[in-house]
Amino acid sequence: MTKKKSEQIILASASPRRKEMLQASGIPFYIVIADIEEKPLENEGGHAYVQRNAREKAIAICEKTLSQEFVLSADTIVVTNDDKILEKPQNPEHAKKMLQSLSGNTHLVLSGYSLFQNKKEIIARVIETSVTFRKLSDREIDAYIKTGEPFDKAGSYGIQGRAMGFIEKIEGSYTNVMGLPLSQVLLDLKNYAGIETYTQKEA
Ligand SMILES: Cc1cn([C@H]2C[C@H](O)[C@@H](COP(=O)(O)OP(=O)(O)OP(=O)(O)O)O2)c(=O)[nH]c1=O
Repeated sequence: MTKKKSEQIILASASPRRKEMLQASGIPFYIVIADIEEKPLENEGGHAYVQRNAREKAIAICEKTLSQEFVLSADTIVVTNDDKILEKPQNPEHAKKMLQSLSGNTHLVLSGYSLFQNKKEIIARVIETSVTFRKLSDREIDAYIKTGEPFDKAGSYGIQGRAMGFIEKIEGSYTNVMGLPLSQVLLDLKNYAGIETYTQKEA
């Protein structure tokens, strides 16, 4: 595989978590936000759905910028143990229903990402993390919703915030739950875009 050199990438995401994670890795990037409609098609499974969303976010930016730069986009959803796709809650009642369905159960968090250059997809992946919640009381759920944390997050919780105490077990990538499976993304950026983190550069 030939490495194509690039100075920086475009992160096609409004997610503060994705921004923080790339910043912490020392990846040079700037943000252009993609605004697409996120809605599952009839009978579309979770894997296909996150991958399509991620792809559509990247395409929206490639079209706007006509850029030679690499565009990285991602999408994160929760899939319950009875196969329901959970995205961001629309209101507190919706958040409560989601958290009640996650309480005492194991769900999957799927993050899909896509790397584009010259309007072409170079690599796309969906990474899965299994998360088990302990049983939550309704009072605890109500108190958590009052913090406001659920509202910009798939499944109505943030593993990195006050919901960390809800988690009994996690199998797979922690950063994947936060919106970007960082170790795999960094490998792909090195291999496909020639862009390295601080530690990769110094090794
Ligand atoms: C489950 C979970 C999700 N999330 C977040 C990650 C994502 O930002 C968000 C899911 O929404 P997304 O639609 O994937 O992303 P976004 O709307 O924040 O940003 P953009 O579409 O512009 O890329 O949920 C957490 O921060 N912590 C968690 O534990």
